[in-house]
Amino acid sequence: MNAVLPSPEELQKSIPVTAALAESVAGHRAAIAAVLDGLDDRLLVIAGPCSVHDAASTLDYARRLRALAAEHRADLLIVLRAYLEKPRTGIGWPGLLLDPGLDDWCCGPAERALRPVADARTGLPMGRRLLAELAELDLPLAYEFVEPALAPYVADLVSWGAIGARTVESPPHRRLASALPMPIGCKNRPDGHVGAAVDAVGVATGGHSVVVPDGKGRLAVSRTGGNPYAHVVLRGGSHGPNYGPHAVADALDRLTAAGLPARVVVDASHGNSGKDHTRQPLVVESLAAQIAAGRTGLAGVMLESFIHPGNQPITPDLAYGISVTDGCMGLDTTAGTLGALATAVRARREARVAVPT
Ligand SMILES: O=C[C@H](O)[C@H](O)COP(=O)(O)O
Ligand SMILES: C=C(OP(=O)(O)O)C(=O)O
Repeated sequence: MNAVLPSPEELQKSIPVTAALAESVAGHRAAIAAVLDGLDDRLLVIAGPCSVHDAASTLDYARRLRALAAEHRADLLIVLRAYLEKPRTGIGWPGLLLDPGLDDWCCGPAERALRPVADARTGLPMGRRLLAELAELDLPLAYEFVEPALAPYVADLVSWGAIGARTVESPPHRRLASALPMPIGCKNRPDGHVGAAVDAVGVATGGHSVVVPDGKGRLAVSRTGGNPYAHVVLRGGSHGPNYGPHAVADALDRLTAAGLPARVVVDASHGNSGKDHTRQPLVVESLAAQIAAGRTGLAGVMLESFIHPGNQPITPDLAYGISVTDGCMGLDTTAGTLGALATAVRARREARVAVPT
């Protein structure tokens, strides 16, 4: 059975972006680009839950993150992870946009049969409304574009985008990155292969013919201008982490050799933490040391963080503020890691000022 979705224009009309909000998103994108270019010496920090599964806890987290962003404004440019789609290794919950009720993953077949099933017809408006509310808090939003056909429904609210480890070799995702109007991070492959991410950045930087739905929902082909702010995200992999000084230098060298800007974001979670949220602060410790030692090109850090630490299986009775996908750091630990990163940025700044010209 098919379920017909509204067109992007219909959804945008029912959940509009005001001129003021569009201006705020454009400002956030430009600010992120300036950090990636090294014109702004702050550190980009993309922090937030692995996945968004309900509006209340996400808004609660966002308000608390906004306070931390204001506290560290001079040193860190903090972006909220607002991931409504999840790429899965195997079968698993695909995220709020496609399954907002978490119905297909909550319980056994008997209980499932009794639950009202919500799907993308509910998830799209729910997700877009939530992104608009989050963006109204004046926080830049990060989003992983998993399903290219859904990008036109949300992209106008996103300030930083990701092409994930599982899709980084997919030509449609690389071409989508070249069409998107915000900086895009391309992650290394799940096995740790960084060359695929460098290739993705190369493709995203160029112009291509991209097939995506137009405003009316019809498939359309458009010519892209290329994304000048595509960059690599090091997320470690099944063969081990890649956040240490040698791995970071190696990635920067590969980018330079490919004729691309030498800048990376490092993800403290996923393959770099072995998906153990208690290890994220150790990764941050190493990154902070590299930054304090003057490492240029290390433009940003990604953290998986939510109100409370850890994660929980999807059941009908979810605990508040705990991830339903990868384990996250709690807010207290997150606050400590942000403080450490801000201190490192100040040390890097002071060392630069002290260098005689
Ligand atoms: O970031 C979240 C997960 O790592 C990603 O969606 C894959 O999760 P899975 O391996 O549990 O499917
Ligand atoms: C799925 C994610 O990461 P990765 O693609 O690195 O596994 C994520 O950041 O949510």
